[in-house]
This record gives sequence, structure tokens and C-alpha cells, in this order.
Amino acid sequence: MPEPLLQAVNLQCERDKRILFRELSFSILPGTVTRVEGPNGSGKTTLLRILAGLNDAWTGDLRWCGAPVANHREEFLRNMLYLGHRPGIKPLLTPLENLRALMAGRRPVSDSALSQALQGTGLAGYENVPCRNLSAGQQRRVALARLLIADEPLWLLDEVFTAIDSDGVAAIEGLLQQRAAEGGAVLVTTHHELALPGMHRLLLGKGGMTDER
Ligand SMILES: Nc1ncnc2c1ncn2[C@@H]1O[C@H](COP(=O)(O)OP(=O)(O)OP(=O)(O)O)[C@@H](O)[C@H]1O
Repeated sequence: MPEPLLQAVNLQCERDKRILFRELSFSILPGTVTRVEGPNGSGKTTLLRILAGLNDAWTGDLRWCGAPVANHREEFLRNMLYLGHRPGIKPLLTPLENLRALMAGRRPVSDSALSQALQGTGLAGYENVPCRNLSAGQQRRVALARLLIADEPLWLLDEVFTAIDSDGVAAIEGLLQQRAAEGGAVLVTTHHELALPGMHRLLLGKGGMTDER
């Protein structure tokens, strides 16, 4: 079996004196897509934020390629892409400016490559329009264009299908499968039905977690 990209060991998280999950352990292998599932409020967003280093209210161990994330935080952050359930784009900036800002601090990417990514998400002709003038789905597509220029092997995607039409959902499903086929791994939360062959499932809530296929 290949070495897991990410391992969680005995994660516990408490919010407002309520235990969201405890003794939560799982391994994310390269080449996999895993859907984090559970009812509203079961902790899906919280778990992804913990994995992305955006929430400190937890105990347990996280390992990246076998080494504690805490000791290799920069390397982990370089290899991980997190897209949250809000598009996280700036309404006064154009799609091109937003995508440039999303890549800041990462590797340099030319404007023509950024434009190509925007065109790949159906935003041809909107590259220089302020995002506040775009529809909800188009704004989401600006954030999703990030996936088309992502070289990070691990993707953490929280409700990124929101406001996306069926063609767009199918295109994103293709990107997730492609990342897995390239040896990466994807964790995704969504209330949409996903039909990805071989998809793993992490079930939160109802007092525990299972990993099923
Ligand atoms: N900043 C916060 N402070 C305190 N409690 C919080 C905070 N954020 C979330 N919670 C609580 O944590 C629980 C889990 O929230 P979370 O957003 O992780 O659930 P979820 O499974 O993603 O839900 P949904 O399916 O509705 O998106 C909720 O009961 C919520 O009230």
C-alpha cells in the first residue's frame, strides 16, 4: 500500500462545550477522492479548516507524508490547496486580478496562463469585469479557476459546487478525478450528489466515523 499523503490520528474537536468529533482517525492515500459526509452541523467544514491549518480548536495528530504537520508546516502549506465554502474573492477586483491575488506567495504564473484558466471555467470575455458585476455562479467559477493552475497534490474543497450549473459540476468532477489520477488526493464536502467511481467516504456525526466505498 502506498504511504498516505495525510493521516489524522485521534482528532478531537470541541465547539461551545460540545464535542463535534473524537477519536477521529483516517488516512488519505494518493490517487483518491474522499467525500466528507454528515448532516448539517456535524463538523465537515470544521474538519476541513482544521486540516487546512485554519482552526486551532482541536487535539490529536496530523501527519503529512508520515511526518508531523506541526514540524513541517511550510512544506504542508505549499502542498495543500484549500477552497472554502465562500468563494473568497474580492468584489472590486476583476477575475484576472483575483486569480493573481490567489496565486500570490505561490509559484509565478503568467497572465496568459491565468486568463486561460479563467476561460477554462467558462469566464472568457469576463476576465476584466469587476467581480461584483458577475453572477453568483460566475464568482464561484473565479475561485474554481484556481484548480486549473494548481500544482498542489492535496486539495481540500468545501462546498465548491454551490451555485454551479450541471455542466460546471461535471467539469469539476473531471478535475477531481484528474488530480487523483495524477497521484494527488482530494477531500471534498458537498450536498450535491457526486458520482465518482471509487470515491471514498468519511462519515461524520451520529457518534463516529467510517470510511466506506
Ligand atoms: N466559529 C465557531 N464558533 C463556535 N461554534 C462553531 C463555529 N463554527 C462552527 N461552529 C459549530 O460547529 C458545528 C459544526 O459546524 P460546521 O460548519 O463544521 O458543520 P458542517 O457539517 O460543515 O455543516 P453544514 O452541512 O451545515 O455546512 C456547528 O454546530 C456550529 O454551530
